Amino acid sequence: IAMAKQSVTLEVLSYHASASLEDAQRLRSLRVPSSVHFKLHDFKFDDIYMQDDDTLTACLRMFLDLDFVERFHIDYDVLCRWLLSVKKNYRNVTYHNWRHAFNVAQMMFAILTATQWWKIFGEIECLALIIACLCHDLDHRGTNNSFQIKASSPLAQLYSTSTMEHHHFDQCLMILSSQGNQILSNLSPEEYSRVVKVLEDAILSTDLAVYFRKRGAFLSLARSGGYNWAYSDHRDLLRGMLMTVCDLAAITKPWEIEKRVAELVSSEFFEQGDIERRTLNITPIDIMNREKEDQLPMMQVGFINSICLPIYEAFTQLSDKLMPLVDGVRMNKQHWLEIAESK
Ligand SMILES: CCCOc1ccc(S(=O)(=O)N2CCN(C)CC2)cc1-c1nc(CC)cc(=O)[nH]1
Ligand SMILES: [Zn+2]
Repeated sequence: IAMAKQSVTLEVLSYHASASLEDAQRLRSLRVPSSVHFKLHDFKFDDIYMQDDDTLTACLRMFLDLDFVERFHIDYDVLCRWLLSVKKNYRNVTYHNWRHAFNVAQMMFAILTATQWWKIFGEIECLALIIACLCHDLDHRGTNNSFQIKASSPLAQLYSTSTMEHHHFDQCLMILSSQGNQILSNLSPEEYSRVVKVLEDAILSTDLAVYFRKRGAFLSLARSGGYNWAYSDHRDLLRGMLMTVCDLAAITKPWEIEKRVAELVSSEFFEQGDIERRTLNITPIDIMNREKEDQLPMMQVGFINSICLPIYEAFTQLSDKLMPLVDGVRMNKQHWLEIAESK
């Protein structure tokens, strides 16, 4: 068994694709427009009209505006290659693809700057948060944790809890330590291990099971106002919740964006349901069952009430600059209710 596990580990972990030198040199030669041009500070940001190159130069803009390139002496060619490698290690799945990761990173950038929370976290933790957003769903197969267990996939043999999130973190580390992609090579050993620790916590925090486990403590802290961001355990909680806020942020966007994204999420869920029927011969849960498609609007209302509103409301108590986010969630709830009632 040990040998089998060893080979599974190597086979699963060793695979990652590094971007080519040519692609990196082409990206390096492109002009990098301003954050105002890209609207990177906008909570209503929409990537739909962007080409892939634009998403990459927008990431370069975020690294430049957060002063990461200067502060951490990141080699610009290496940064270009790393971004291309991260994008290359997202699969062409319906929802959990590069565009999702890019949107999560843009929301993180917009929140950190609008609230000035980059001052709370400091440069190391901000660098880790942006890298975590770009890497948090690396190599996603369009199937969730429970599917890995049900299918006893190689990943489930490696990680029994937060299966996908452990894999995303491993892929992230794999790319960060690959030849020509080592954007953290000029950090001190202490800084490097700090970034990796924050990266692991941030990526694992995107498992909704972790969010549910930690949310109580965070909500009472936010409601009581008893937080002190100088305490590392308070900041750890805030970073984890911030990852969820950015991961689910499509729910805060103007209706046309939310409607489009919900369509992608449900398509990916239904694709998993189809695989479960076909290969595992089981009836998928309602959210993944095409036959229950008409329940989708009310499922979204349940998602908003039980998962989204509590955290976006709590964040508004921490910074009134985030009011547009909770307003967006409430608007979308209204839209989903109207659709549910019209059926
Ligand atoms: C849009 C298709 C239906 O989408 C949903 C249906 C039900 C629920 S749920 O809150 O009841 N719940 C979540 C926890 N699961 C373990 C059990 C089911 C959530 C979504 C949903 N999730 C995301 C995050 C990927 C985004 C999004 O827009 N909608
Ligand atoms: Zn995600």
